[in-house]
Amino acid sequence: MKIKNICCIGAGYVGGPTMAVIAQKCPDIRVTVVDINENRIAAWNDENVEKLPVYEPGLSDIVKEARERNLFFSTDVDSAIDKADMIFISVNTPTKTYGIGKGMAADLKWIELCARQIASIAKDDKIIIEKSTLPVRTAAALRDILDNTGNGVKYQILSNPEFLAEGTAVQDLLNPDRVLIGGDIDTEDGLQAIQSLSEIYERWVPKERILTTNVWSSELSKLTANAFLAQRVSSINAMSELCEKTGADVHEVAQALGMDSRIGSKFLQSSVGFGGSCFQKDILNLVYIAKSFGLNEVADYWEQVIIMNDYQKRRFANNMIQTLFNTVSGKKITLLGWAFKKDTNDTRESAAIYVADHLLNEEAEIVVYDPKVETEQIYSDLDYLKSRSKEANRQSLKVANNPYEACKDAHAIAVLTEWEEFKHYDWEKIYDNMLKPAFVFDGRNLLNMEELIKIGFVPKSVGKPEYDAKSFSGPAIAS
Ligand SMILES: NC(=O)C1=CN([C@@H]2O[C@H](COP(=O)(O)OP(=O)(O)OC[C@H]3O[C@@H](n4cnc5c(N)ncnc54)[C@H](O)[C@@H]3O)[C@@H](O)[C@H]2O)C=CC1
Ligand SMILES: O=C(O)[C@H]1O[C@H](OP(=O)(O)OP(=O)(O)OC[C@H]2O[C@@H](n3ccc(=O)[nH]c3=O)[C@H](O)[C@@H]2O)[C@H](O)[C@@H](O)[C@@H]1O
Repeated sequence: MKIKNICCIGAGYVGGPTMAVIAQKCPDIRVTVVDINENRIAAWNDENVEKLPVYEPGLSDIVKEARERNLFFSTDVDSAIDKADMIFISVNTPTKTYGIGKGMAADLKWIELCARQIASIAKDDKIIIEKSTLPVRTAAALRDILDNTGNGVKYQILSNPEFLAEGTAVQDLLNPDRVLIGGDIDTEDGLQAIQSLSEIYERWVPKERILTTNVWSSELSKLTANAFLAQRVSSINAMSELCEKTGADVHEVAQALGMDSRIGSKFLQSSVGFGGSCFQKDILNLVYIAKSFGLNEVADYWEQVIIMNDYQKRRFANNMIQTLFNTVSGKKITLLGWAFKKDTNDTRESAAIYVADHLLNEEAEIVVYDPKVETEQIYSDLDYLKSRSKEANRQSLKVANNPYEACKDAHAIAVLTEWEEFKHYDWEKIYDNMLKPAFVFDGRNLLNMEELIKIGFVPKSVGKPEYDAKSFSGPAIAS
């Protein structure tokens, strides 16, 4: 079936960029991205493309090219569903915050709402595509809802998980390692639906990178990929603490590991801990699914990735407190970076939120500077934790719009996001205006330690020896 009209429900970090790229590559297909969030849609339609709700390098140019040509953003969900022959569901699937599975299972209420809305509106056959990350076997629930309307409309349900990473979304979409399409490979209609979707990607993705599987493999592969990626970060972070104790340097260890082609060099950057909207939620979801099948050992194995990550964030904050002579009460501490990684304005589950919360519990006076994150977002992230009143958060944490102002008179600076610009600051100037000893805690191993030491800073980074490794001093082998 030749697709002419696509609707995507959900204009977020995935729906927006993914559809912008499809629209750019397929000018003959009309792509309408719909959302119930009016502000978000208004921002996608803003004349000034700098105001798009999602910041991603390269995205504004693509939106500029395709918007109003064959890419549309709208709040009219019903009409877009009605006209589409292919519907992507790209709504949020966060961890449940209530009821059975609270704190672990994925909350599928938005997915179900989409399915019910499609069922009530559709008058002709449609291909429904799961773009959101979903628990394995969700397609069965979607089918149940869609097939029981009695109006004779036929649906094909495909799973087409998205593997883009924020900050590199456009590059990832233009040049994906693979595109995964799960469908009903045992029926002619199923194969045709897979073919229709595959033809869209084939406009710019080499065919050999388009992988077709059954629906369940596709759904589970997405959760598994995120679990494996997060596991690598937790693994190297676990080693970072051992490095600090033994004189090994985690950067050198990662390099040595990465040169083994079986291990590979990516995702071995130790840090203050991983963040982002998906790693934690998807692993918790995996743990929940495993437990629901009674697979407790499988569940425990994956849960450890989260336990390690929580520990790493706590450990980083505690190390700051200890180094600052065991108290940060009343001390100005500057946090450089609030986003969960560079080149995005997304702060969901960012390590910075937890480090800040920990330091605020110890009565620190915090100043945050992030080049892309809005002030209100920072406060709303903190308020969400409910650790203290909104007023207290605003009193003890200030947001600066100039990094030098942010660092002035600080007892310590913590680098929590690896923004490129942090490397190029005038660190001498920052040093001159700080209290001494001038501590820098580099949670991303971003800055040039030797230079900082030369200036006079006392820098601390993750996974670097606590004492002079070359001197062979320090602890003996544990026996
Ligand atoms: N953020 C990322 O980098 C990636 C996310 N994913 C997955 O993609 C899905 C979406 O993630 P994001 O785009 O980050 O979420 P998001 O929260 O940025 O966007 C979801 C959008 O869906 C809208 N929405 C919810 N219910 C709706 C309904 N019934 N009708 C119309 N609009 C509705 C919300 O208003 C929101 O704007 C999630 O399942 C996530 O796990 C997958 C790969 C990467
Ligand atoms: O499902 C999703 O949402 C996406 O989740 C991740 O993408 P994302 O969270 O956007 O960003 P990553 O680059 O994976 O980084 C996640 C976190 O891990 C941290 N990280 C990453 C790599 C590393 O070596 N060390 C490290 O601490 C990052 O700083 C960040 O906080 C996956 O990389 C994507 O493939 C997936 O589509």
